[in-house]
Amino acid sequence: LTNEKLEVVGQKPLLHACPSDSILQKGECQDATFGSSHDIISDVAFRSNISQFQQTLEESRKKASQVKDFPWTFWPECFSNENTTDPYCVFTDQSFASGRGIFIITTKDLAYDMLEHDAWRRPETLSRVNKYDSPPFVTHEFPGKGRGLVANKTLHRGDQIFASTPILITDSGAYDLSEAERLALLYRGVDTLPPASQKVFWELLGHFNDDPVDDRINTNNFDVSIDEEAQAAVFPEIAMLNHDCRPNAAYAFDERTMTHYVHAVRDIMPGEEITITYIDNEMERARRVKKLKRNWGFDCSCSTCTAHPSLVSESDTRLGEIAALSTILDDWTIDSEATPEAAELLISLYEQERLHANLATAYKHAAEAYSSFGKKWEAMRYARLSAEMSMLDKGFGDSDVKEMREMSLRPELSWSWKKRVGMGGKSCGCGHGH
Ligand SMILES: C[S@@+](CC[C@H](N)C(=O)[O-])C[C@H]1O[C@@H](n2cnc3c(N)ncnc32)[C@H](O)[C@@H]1O
Repeated sequence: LTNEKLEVVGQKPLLHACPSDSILQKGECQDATFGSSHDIISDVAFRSNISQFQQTLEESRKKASQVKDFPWTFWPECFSNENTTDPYCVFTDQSFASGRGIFIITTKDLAYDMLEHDAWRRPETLSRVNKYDSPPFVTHEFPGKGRGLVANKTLHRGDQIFASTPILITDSGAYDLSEAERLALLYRGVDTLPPASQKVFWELLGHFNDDPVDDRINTNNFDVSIDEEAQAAVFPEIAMLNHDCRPNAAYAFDERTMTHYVHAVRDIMPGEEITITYIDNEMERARRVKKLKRNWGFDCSCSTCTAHPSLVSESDTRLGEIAALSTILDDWTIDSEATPEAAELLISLYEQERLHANLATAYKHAAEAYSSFGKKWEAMRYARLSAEMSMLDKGFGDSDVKEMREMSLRPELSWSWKKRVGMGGKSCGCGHGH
């Protein structure tokens, strides 16, 4: 690791900031005095050209510590050019999540918005995350897959496997910077993490053989939405999970606490590999295989990808039926063919496909279909099932969870209640007059 790290530093693009009391304008460092801590970032010189890296980490740590209530451990490094509306900077908070630390590459506004989340405002909300003393898994080397995680005890549906905060978050907008500038921010970010988090970062796998930092991030990041902006986040421990097209675990990000959760979506026996899906696993086999090869560089060896062609064809047909039934159940026009029976078939198809997490959506369709024909108890049953699975697969704060919880209590108050009763004579024969 140490050698690799040294090599990496050797390749680091040399970028620079002016000394901490000056800014770079038209290629020259000029004197600058900065105002309040909050305004600093927009005032800092946003360098559009690249030269020697003068501002050492220690200088930048010192400067940050001299500003009252400055929320970051280091003075942020920033770049902008004609393509960027706002400068992109690297913001590091070494004390985040009880010293696990984090760096964020984004604009000043988005970085300061993140500080308003509970993860920073109410650090006690993180008291039960990042606990890896006695995890329910062990690391195992799989031929052809690299490392993976294997359950060391029985996990039941809904059991938590991970609750983890990211060590880095990067904004896709930073791609508007030049490659060298963007990489400079990334290297700066890694260099400013606490040593333990730097270590887990460098232990991550990279498979593209391009820049070592970029490669690790591209191989291991999860797309998350923070304040309605798409961001890529790295959770190094969760990144050990391999892909399966029919996974036994699902993940969801809670932006309030900046915590990524992984839960079992079916019972998992000791000795079984714990897997998640990297892609939309409702795509047919050929598209799954292509996407996995293109994005992660491996040949899909899942059972549904390597099965006999007759079985693959059967599976692809079921996936086609799932898509067609979903369209029917989403149709709320007078001509809709949606019935509770159609929703029951959808559930059965997901079960046959072993797409456990995706049942969240099928249960929702069923809850709405029963509700639309005035079938209260069935609507409540499926709303409950959908709320549970949506929490595991979409997150605790997802709108589907709220909607399904409400329907499970009072289906009569839901927007779909008796919507299809008497509609065009196409009902299931179960809703008229109730
Ligand atoms: C996020 S990492 C997963 C952990 C990784 N196996 C390791 O050793 O660190 C993603 C990489 O793992 C490998 N991988 C994940 N799932 C796989 C699978 N089902 N078959 C083969 N390789 C897989 C690929 O190299 C992929 O780029």
